[in-house]
Amino acid sequence: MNNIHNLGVCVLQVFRFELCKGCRRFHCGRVTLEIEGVTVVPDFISAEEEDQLVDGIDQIPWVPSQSGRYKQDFGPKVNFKKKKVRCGTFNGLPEFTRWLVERLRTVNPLADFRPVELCHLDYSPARGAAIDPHLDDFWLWGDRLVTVNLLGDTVLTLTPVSDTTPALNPRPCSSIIEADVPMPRRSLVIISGEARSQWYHGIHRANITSRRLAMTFRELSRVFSEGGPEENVGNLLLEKARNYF
Ligand SMILES: O=C(O)CCC(=O)C(=O)O
Ligand SMILES: [Fe+2]
Repeated sequence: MNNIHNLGVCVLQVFRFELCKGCRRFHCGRVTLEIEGVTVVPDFISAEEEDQLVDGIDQIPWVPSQSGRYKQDFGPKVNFKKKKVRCGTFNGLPEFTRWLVERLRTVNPLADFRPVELCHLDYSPARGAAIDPHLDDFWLWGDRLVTVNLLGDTVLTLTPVSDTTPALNPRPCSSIIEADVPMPRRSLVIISGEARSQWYHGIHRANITSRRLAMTFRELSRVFSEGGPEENVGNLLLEKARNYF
């Protein structure tokens, strides 16, 4: 079994599960999968609002990131390995996102959502942009990962963490099960709970067919919230995030 993987060739068939809008479960043929914690809100913003956001975003310089992506980051500087957070340069979120943050709280599961980071990612097919399957950090970031999708449709692919025992699956990107979450242009997608902790998420290169921008908002974990050991740092971040520049 190990030798097969050493060849670097994927010999496993992928069973692709599609999210059903009606029952909100994932289907592959007659097999059904339930993944708690996936919310898709289509048409969360209008075409005019999307134009406005893209104009604002494109006035800010982009920084090259991994896998052909470009990035803009508004939040603390974090070293996740060393568990160090620096709040010094964090100056709040861009003014043109103020109304969007307020609108997020009108969605039922986000009534108490207080983002302390906003990350913009730019994906373009010309650069072969993608994002490998990964888990977002749990130490600093809280349960809800909230993304507003701009300019292009794409698909967020979930692969199970439990399916990655070395013998069966040495790398998350060769999972035999993939669950596809549609991310339509102008939609809001929330990943939390089981989907956040038990499933890697990523975007295949093949699912970037035109320029796409993602605005991802993150909240504080319990460690940085009231009663947690890093509450003071958390409070400072919340205060800074209340500012718009
Ligand atoms: O582009 C996306 O929607 C996903 C981004 C993501 O997973 C991340 O920034 O951690
Ligand atoms: Fe992520």
